[in-house]
Amino acid sequence: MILEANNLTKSYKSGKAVDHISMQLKAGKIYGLLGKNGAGKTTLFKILCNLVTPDSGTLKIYSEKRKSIGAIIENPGLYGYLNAYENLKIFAEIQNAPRDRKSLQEYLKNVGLPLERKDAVRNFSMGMKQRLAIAIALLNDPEIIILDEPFSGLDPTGVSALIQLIKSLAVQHKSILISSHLMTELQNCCDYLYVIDSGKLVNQGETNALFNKHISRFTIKGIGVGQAKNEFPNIIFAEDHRIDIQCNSTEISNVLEKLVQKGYKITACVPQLTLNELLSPLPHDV
Ligand SMILES: Nc1ncnc2c1ncn2[C@@H]1O[C@H](COP(=O)(O)OP(=O)(O)OP(=O)(O)O)[C@@H](O)[C@H]1O
Repeated sequence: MILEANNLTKSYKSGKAVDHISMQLKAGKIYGLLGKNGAGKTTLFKILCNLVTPDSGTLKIYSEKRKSIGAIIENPGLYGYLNAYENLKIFAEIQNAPRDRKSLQEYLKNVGLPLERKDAVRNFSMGMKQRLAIAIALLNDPEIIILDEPFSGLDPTGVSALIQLIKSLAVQHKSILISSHLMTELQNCCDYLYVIDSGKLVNQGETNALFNKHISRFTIKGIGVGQAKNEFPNIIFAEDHRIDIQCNSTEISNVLEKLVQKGYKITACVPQLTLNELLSPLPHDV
């Protein structure tokens, strides 16, 4: 274990922003913190980075390093009129990190920024700015990387490129914690999810297991499959080539088998899950 937080709590005049949150992070794993706007994600990250003092609770980081956490919180704060190399150099000076040309170029290469881009970062795409911010977070080689809403403003190509980069950091044994309100992005990226609502952890678990446990609806597409609506009592929506059916992850293969037996050609089966469902623990979890 590299980080252990126990019962962290922080209140503002408006109420409890972080309410008895506990979490454990391990090396080489990617963790997601999923929650709506205002759920308390940034406040928790600020506590983990020692930028905000909690009212109560404990935080232990098992690291010998001078800088154990590299973080991007709220926005990267880059110097728009400087190029990527110059930005990295300034932050390396501030953080007293190695700033010889070779080391800095290595950081840029590690995050996939082309060394030949010499123009000011204000011209960079959102995805390139995120990469540069991650290079800055990686200065001094911290064991933990914290990224606050790294997917916001990225298009689907940018999102999948960033996910690849984050996964490559986990292969380098970093422990990575990412906040987002976007379920699909976290599902594609994270080994483990913490779900937060009004400052409280309301759900957590291995990503796939957590999603599977909460899925109770599927959209099935196939030629003429809408005609099956009278054959399954749990179909909640039907049109020509689509049905929505209420069932869980263990029942769906049975449903698909029956549809195929009846001669329907199934072209897609997509689980449907909303953040609200993850925010409500299942009755037997309470
Ligand atoms: N410095 C502060 N002073 C007063 N209230 C604050 C402060 N920082 C955060 N809060 C409040 O704490 C709650 C949690 O805010 P926080 O920014 O941590 O949520 P968040 O999940 O990161 O939201 P978002 O996704 O919108 O960034 C909100 O009600 C917010 O208004």
